[in-house]
Amino acid sequence: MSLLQVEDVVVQFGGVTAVNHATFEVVAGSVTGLIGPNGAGKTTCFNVITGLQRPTSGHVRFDGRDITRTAVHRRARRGIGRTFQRLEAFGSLTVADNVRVALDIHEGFRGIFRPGDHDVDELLERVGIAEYAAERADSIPTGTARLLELARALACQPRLLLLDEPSSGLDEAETEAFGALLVELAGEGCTVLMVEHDMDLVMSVCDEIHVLDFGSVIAAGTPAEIRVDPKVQRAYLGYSDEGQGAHVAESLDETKVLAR
Ligand SMILES: Nc1ncnc2c1ncn2[C@@H]1O[C@H](COP(=O)(O)OP(=O)(O)OP(=O)(O)O)[C@@H](O)[C@H]1O
Repeated sequence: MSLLQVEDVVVQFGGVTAVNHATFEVVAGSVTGLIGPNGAGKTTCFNVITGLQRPTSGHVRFDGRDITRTAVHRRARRGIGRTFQRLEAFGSLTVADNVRVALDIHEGFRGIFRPGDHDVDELLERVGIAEYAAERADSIPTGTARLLELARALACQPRLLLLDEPSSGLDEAETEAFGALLVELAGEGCTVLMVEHDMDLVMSVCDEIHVLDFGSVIAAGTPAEIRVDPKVQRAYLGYSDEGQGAHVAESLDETKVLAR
């Protein structure tokens, strides 16, 4: 069953068409990837889904309801959570306090009756950063800060979690643990839509992948299908900046698609 539907969405910034009649859906309980070269329109799509960006035309449906004109905070209340490419934690608070604030905002009045810090500790354990609980958020490594963002997003118990480049700054072992956590979360009913440049991660954890290029969806399918799709290879190879395209195309080719 489809939890999210993006229908024929167009976003124009003056003369720039950032999203060009994009249509895709995210199946409930899946880990879905949204990939594409730099500037393809991925973050703009996230902004349309969360309500930060009003589309020029098109619709967004969440759980069967049209939310195209629903305010950002109402979408969050309905269960859409997100992390940002740029880190958003409160630098002067501790890691634990950052999660506590997210829980307090989510729980509102009910939070007063929260028994101790059990839920804060649990979230930190879950994302693997419990040892940093007492550290200031501006003193932790970037990868750890990304996991903190994830813990803060999870504090709101999202049904759909949008992650924008969540693995940047994580080392290999952390990325592997992170991938396993995403699969676990999806299995528990927290559907994941992820923008990610690490193709090994995308190919190993995603059930389905949508590929954007110049704002349009150029391919959709399983990792095995996307990996060998010539349109996808061309899109990445056509990207000239610092050889990133060639590198990604190479890793698309080399990536082993793990059995799920
Ligand atoms: N607020 C804005 N005003 C004008 N142009 C914008 C704005 N936001 C994005 N764009 C342009 O829209 C296009 C899509 O940008 P977007 O950030 O959505 O791409 P992306 O796929 O997320 O890129 P990246 O992988 O580099 O983060 C780009 O050409 C970008 O320069």
